[in-house]
Amino acid sequence: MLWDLFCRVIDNHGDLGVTLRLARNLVERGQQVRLWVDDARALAWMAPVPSKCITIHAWPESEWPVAAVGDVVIETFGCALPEPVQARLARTPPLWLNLEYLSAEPYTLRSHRLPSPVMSGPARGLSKTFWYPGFVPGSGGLLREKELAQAQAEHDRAAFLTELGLQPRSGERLVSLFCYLHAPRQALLDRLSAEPTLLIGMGTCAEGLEARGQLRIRHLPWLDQATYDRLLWSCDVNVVRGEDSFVRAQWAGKPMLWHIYRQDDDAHAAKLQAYLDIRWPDRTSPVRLLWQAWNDLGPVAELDIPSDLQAWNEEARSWRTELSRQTDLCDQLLAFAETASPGSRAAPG
Ligand SMILES: Cc1cn([C@H]2C[C@H](O)[C@@H](COP(=O)(O)OP(=O)(O)O[C@H]3O[C@@H](C)[C@H](O)[C@@H](O)[C@H]3O)O2)c(=O)[nH]c1=O
Repeated sequence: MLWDLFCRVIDNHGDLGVTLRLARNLVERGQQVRLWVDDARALAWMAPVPSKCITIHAWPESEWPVAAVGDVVIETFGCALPEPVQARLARTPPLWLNLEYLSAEPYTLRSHRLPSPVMSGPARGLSKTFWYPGFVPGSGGLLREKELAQAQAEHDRAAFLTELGLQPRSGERLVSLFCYLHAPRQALLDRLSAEPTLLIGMGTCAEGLEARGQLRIRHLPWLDQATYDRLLWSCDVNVVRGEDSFVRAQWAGKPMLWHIYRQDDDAHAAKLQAYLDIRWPDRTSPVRLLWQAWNDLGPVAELDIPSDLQAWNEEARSWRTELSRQTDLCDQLLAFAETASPGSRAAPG
C-alpha cells in the first residue's frame, strides 16, 4: 500500500520524530511512504541516510503535486490538511486517519478508532478516523520495530560507547539527559552528584550545567534516531521528554524519568497522572513522587534518584515485557487499513 503521511512541525522535534518512526515502521512492513512536511530540516540529523521507500515532499500548500492519492492518508496530530489536498481527497477518497498524541488518559480509549465527519471545506462530508496510541489493550498501541528485541540482544554496549567517545569509569552510572530547559536540572544534578555518575547531555539540554561532587558531564550533539535509541539502551537511567523519546525509553527497559511537554492550560498534569496511575498506582511510590517533582507537580525535595537501581531496573524490564505483549501501533494500523470497509473509508456519507 502507499501511505501519505502529513506532518507540521509545531515546535521541538517530536512531530517529525514520531512521523519518521511511523514511516520507518511502515517501510519495515513492506509499505511505501510519502512524507509531507513543512520543515524537514531536522531530518539532516535524525535520518542522515535516506530510505529508498520513504520519499520526502514539501508541504503542498497550493496544489497537490503528484498524480494519485495514497491508499491511506495520515494527518499527524491534527495538522489540518491544505485545501488542495482536501479537494483531491474528495475526488478519490482514501482511508483517512488522524494520528493523535500519545496519552494514557481514559478518554483516548473511548475516542480511539472513532470516525469523525468533516464539517467544512472541500472535504466536507468525508470522514476521518481518530487513532489514539496508548499503553493498554484497546488503545492504538505504540510504535515498535519488528526486530527491536533482536537488535537489543545483539547490542554491544562497550563498543557502542567507545564509538561515541564515552568512557564511563568503573562503578560510574551513565545517565542520559533530554529534557526541556525549565526542568529543575540543578536539583537533579545535585542529587546525582552523591554517586559516581557520568551525565550525557543531549543537544542543548546540559548547557549551563557544571560538574559537581561525583558527577561528570559530557555533551553530545543530536544523534540520528537509531543511534539515540542505542544510547538509551546503554545508559543506566534515561531522562527523556515529549512523546517519541518517552516511548523509546520504555523500549530501552531501563529506569527513566519523563519530562512531559508543558501545556499552558496545565493539561499536562492530568496526562502525567494518568500515566503514573497505570505504571505506579501507589501514590506513595518513590518513583511516582520523583516524576512529579521533576515535572514541578510535587516538592523538589522528592527529586530523589535511588542509589540502588536494581528494583527500578526490574520494574522497567517487566513494564517493557507487558508492553511488548500488545500488538504494536503499526501492525494494528495495517490490519485496520486492510479490513476497513468502504463505510469506514473517507467516502462521502
Ligand atoms: C536527543 C535526541 C532525540 N532524537 C529524536 C527522538 C525523537 O524522535 C525526537 C524528539 O521528540 P520527542 O522525544 O517527542 O520530544 P520533543 O520535545 O522534541 O517533542 C515534543 O514536541 C511537542 C510539540 C509535542 O507536543 C510533544 O508531544 C513532543 O512531540 O528527536 C534524536 O533523533 N536524536 C537525539 O539525539
